[in-house]
Amino acid sequence: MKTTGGSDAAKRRAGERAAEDVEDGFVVGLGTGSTTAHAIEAIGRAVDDGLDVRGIATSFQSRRLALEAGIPLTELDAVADVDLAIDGADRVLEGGDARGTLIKGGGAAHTREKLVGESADRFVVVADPSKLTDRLEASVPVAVLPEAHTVVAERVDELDGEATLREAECKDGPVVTDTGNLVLDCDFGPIEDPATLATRLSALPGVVEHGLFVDVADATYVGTADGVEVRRY
Ligand SMILES: O=C[C@H](O)[C@H](O)[C@H](O)COP(=O)(O)O
Repeated sequence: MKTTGGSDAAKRRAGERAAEDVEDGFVVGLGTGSTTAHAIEAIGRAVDDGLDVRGIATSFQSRRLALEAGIPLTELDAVADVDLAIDGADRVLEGGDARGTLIKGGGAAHTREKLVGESADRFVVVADPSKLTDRLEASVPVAVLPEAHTVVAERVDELDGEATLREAECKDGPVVTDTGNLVLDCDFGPIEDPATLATRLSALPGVVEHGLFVDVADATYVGTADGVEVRRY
């Protein structure tokens, strides 16, 4: 699993709190990453105790964790509704009108994560305090068609950003996502207007999905040293 900063105990508290929101009969979007992994494990324990749920994996990783945890899986195109999606984030914006705006995709899973999160009746973010920020300054992961990476990088430059093709750590060449795309990590400096940037990135030819999530989250559960703080939007 990709390692990220933050306390694992705090991630566990957030993940386990989100798992408590899963009700009998729910279809649940299972996000990706080290924080959501705790939610998946907790849902698996509830399934062992008789909870009837079906999960929708957002990545190979979450599919594998769900199978290990004994969570029955389905697919997005096989269900009428997704009741709840639980997912982590690399940055969670706090304050102002843009509360709950996220940057995701540190694990290159944001394409399916956004699809499942946007499809859900409720989208709960699980995070440790290291993810919270009152100013978005992190790079935005942008998944692109492989043949489009140079064209998109030029367009990102025209948007005053700097795109870097994400390189794999354990293979020669770039990261290839679960959906067969490459990832450009795009540095725009401080992002003052996430909604406008999100719209501009979505409009670029060759872009499959970007990791700016604007107005998607309904709540963030922040694991702390001794509990969970809940932000609702
Ligand atoms: O692509 C990966 C996802 O967007 C993750 O949800 C995000 O990177 C957070 O992961 P973690 O909980 O491991 O920090």
